[in-house]
Amino acid sequence: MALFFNTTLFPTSKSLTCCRSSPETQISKTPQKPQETPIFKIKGPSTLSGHITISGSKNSSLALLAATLCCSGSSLLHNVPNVSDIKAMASILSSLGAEIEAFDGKMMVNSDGIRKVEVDLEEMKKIRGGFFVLGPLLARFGEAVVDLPGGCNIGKRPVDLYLRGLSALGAVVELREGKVWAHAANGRGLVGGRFRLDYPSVGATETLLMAASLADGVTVLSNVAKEPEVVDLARFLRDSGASIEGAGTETIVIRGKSRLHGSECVITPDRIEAGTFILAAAITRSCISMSPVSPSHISCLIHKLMKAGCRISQSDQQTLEVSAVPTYIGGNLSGFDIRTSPFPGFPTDLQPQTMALLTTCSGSSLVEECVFDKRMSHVRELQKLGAKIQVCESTALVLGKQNGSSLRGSHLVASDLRGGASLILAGLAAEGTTEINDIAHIDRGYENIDWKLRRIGADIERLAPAGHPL
Ligand SMILES: CC(=O)N[C@H]1[C@@H](OP(=O)(O)OP(=O)(O)OC[C@H]2O[C@@H](n3ccc(=O)[nH]c3=O)[C@H](O)[C@@H]2O)O[C@H](CO)[C@@H](O)[C@@H]1O
Ligand SMILES: C=C(OP(=O)(O)O)C(=O)O
Repeated sequence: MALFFNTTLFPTSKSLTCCRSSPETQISKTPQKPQETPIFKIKGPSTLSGHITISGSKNSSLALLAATLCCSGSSLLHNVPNVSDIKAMASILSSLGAEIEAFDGKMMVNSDGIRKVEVDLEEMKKIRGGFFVLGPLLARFGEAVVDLPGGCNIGKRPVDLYLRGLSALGAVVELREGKVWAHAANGRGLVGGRFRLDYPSVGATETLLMAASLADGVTVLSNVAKEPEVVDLARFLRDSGASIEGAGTETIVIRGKSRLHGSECVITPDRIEAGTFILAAAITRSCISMSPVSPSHISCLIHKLMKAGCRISQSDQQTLEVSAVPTYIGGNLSGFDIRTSPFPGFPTDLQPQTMALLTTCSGSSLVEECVFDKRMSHVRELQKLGAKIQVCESTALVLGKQNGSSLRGSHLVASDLRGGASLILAGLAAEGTTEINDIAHIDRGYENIDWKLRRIGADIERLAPAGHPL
C-alpha cells in the first residue's frame, strides 16, 4: 500500500511522493530466533573524548590479498585489519595452497605453491572479496572456478562486468551451477584488450586490473572506479613489477608483464572506519581525534558535516580532530541531504551511519541511495529507537529532532555491516539501553569497534549469546 508523506504531522519543505508506510506502521516486530552471535549492549547517551587509531582498509586488504596470487615469491602486507572478512579471505587463499603468516597486523603471503584453481569453501559465499581471486588465478594459471560471491545483502550485486571484461581479455567464461568457470582461450593465456565498464564497479575494476597486469599486451580500461582502494591496488601491483598508468582516473592503461614478483605494501587507512568514528563524535556531540586518516578520501563527508556545524580540523597530515560539542555548535547540528555515488561522491558505505546522525539533527534531510538498490534495512531498526524516517524505494526522508524528542534505547538486529554500525551510533546517542543482535555482520569490517569505543568513553559491552562463551 503506498502512503503519502503527511506534511501536517511533520511539517517540512521536502516530501517524498510515495512511501512504503508511515513511520509508525513501518515498525514491525522482528521474528525471534535463537541468538547465535554475540550481542552489543550499549548504555546511552554517551559523551566521547580521546583518540582513536584507525585500522587499515578492509576493502584494500581484500583486493591486495587477492593480488598476491599474481606474484611469484612472498608479499608482505602491513596494516591489515583483524576482521572476519580478512580471516575468510586468508582461508580462501590457504585452501588454494598459498602459504600465509599473520602477525602484528601484517600478512606474509607466498602463492608459489598454489596447487588448485578451484575454490570450494563456504567462505566464498559469505564475503565479496573472495571473488577477486578469479582474475589473478585466470591470469597466472590460465583457469579458475569460483562460486558467485557473497558480501553484504544490500541489493542485486551482479558480476556481469567482471565476466564481460575478462572475456575482452581473451577468457572463455561460463556460469554453471552457481559457479563461474573461466579459462584462457586456446590455452594461450590472457591477452590485452580494450574494455569500457558500463558502470564504474570497484570489484570489476580491481579484477580486470589484476588480470591485465599479467596479460600479453596492452589493456585499456575505461569508465573505471576511482576509489582509493583501486589506487592502493595499482600501487601494490606496480611495486610488484606491473606497468599501470591512470589509477584514480577514468581510464587505466596496463602493459601486461609475463611475471610479477612479491612486494611490500602498507594498506591505506580505512576511510569508512574513519568516517564512522567522525559520525560517532557528531552524533554524541563530542570531541575526538583520530589517526591515521587521509582526509581527501572522505572529503565529501567532511564538507557535509562542517556545513552542518561540526568543527573538523587537521592537526597534522594524518590526524583529524572532530568537534560537535554543544558549546561549539550552539543550538543543534543542521540536517543535510546526501546522495551516494562512486568516488569522489558520497560513499554508500557511510550512508546508514550518516542517516543515524541525521535523525538527531534539526530539520529534515533526504538520503538517496544510488549505488545499491536495497541498502535501507537499517531504517526499520532506527525507527524502533523512535527515529522518524520514511522510505520510498531507495530514498529516505529523515525528520530530524522534533521539539526536544530524542532516540530511546531498544532491541535491534543488525542485518548488514554498515547498517549495523549505524545502529551502534544511534545506540550511543539514545537514552537508555540498546541491544544489537547479529553483530557478526559488524565484525566483518570493523576491528574491535567495541573496544575502540570503550576507550573513548562509550558504555558498550559485547555479551555472549545465552549458553555460548564469547
Ligand atoms: C569488498 C569491497 O571492496 N566492497 C566494496 C565494493 O563492492 P563492489 O565491488 O561489490 O561494488 P561495485 O562498485 O561493484 O558495485 C556498485 C554497483 O555496480 C553494480 N555492478 C557491479 C558489478 C557488476 O558486474 N555489475 C553491476 O551492475 C552493483 O550492482 C552496484 O549497484 O564497492 C562498493 C561501492 O563502493 C562498496 O560499497 C563495497 O564496500
Ligand atoms: C558492502 C560492504 O562490503 P562487501 O562489499 O564486502 O559486502 C561494506 O564494506 O560496506
